[in-house]
Amino acid sequence: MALFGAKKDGRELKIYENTDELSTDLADYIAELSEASVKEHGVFAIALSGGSLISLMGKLCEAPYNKTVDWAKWYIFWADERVVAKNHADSNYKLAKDGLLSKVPVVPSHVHSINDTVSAEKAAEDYEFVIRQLVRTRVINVSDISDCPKFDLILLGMGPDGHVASLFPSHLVLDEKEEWVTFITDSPKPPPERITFTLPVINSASNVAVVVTGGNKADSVHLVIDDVEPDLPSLPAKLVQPTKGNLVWFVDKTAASKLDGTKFSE
Ligand SMILES: O=C1O[C@H](COP(=O)(O)O)[C@@H](O)[C@H](O)[C@H]1O
Repeated sequence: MALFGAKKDGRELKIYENTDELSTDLADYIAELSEASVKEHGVFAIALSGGSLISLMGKLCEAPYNKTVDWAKWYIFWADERVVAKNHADSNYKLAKDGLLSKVPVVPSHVHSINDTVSAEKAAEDYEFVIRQLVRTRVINVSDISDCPKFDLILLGMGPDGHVASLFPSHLVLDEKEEWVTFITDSPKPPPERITFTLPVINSASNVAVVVTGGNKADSVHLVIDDVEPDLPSLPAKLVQPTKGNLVWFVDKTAASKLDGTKFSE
């Protein structure tokens, strides 16, 4: 259970005593969204990130979720991926496969990983093509506002520098308005070549969750959630503002240690 929870202006903040409690609530949240999406349109289109998120999702591999979640209805994507081989230690696909997907009965053909045998530019282009096909065949809904895909859930982590997916501070791709998936070759965090969902896609999702743990992220959590101005360079996580969808921040006590919380009080 959360130590603190508050909702304001379409955003929800949940703060947990420790990562164990956060993980339990995160598993409940994902399982509930999965059930609701399957009921509503027959599938659950979920985009994962890499990093600490996957181990925080670990409870989904355990009872009761391993049995109660309708895994066959999951269509799995990545909000960002490093352009490395799928068996490379830096691959977000490998992280999710080892930590989650190999432990639950997902359908292999529903797992949409990137083409890692081409350049970052081509990998982004190919990935957007795959997503367009699934929008056309109505596996993924489409936003009536932006014409972007409307994922049922996009799960993001946040780096200490405020990056989300592979959208880093001061990068031009933050301004991308047309592409759904773009690429970078100069990631400040290795490896340098990555593909990433753009902000219009992230902000078109029905649900976005940002999952953040650890004291090294406390400054960025404060700048983003307390909406400190000026915040230079502007932190990508602050630009995560779903147009119609819900935004939930799952934060542990150490990452929340510098929050003043004024933006969530009346
Ligand atoms: O490089 C990346 O970093 C972020 C944050 O990772 P974390 O380990 O600090 O949680 C991650 O969300 C992103 O997917 C990944 O490519």
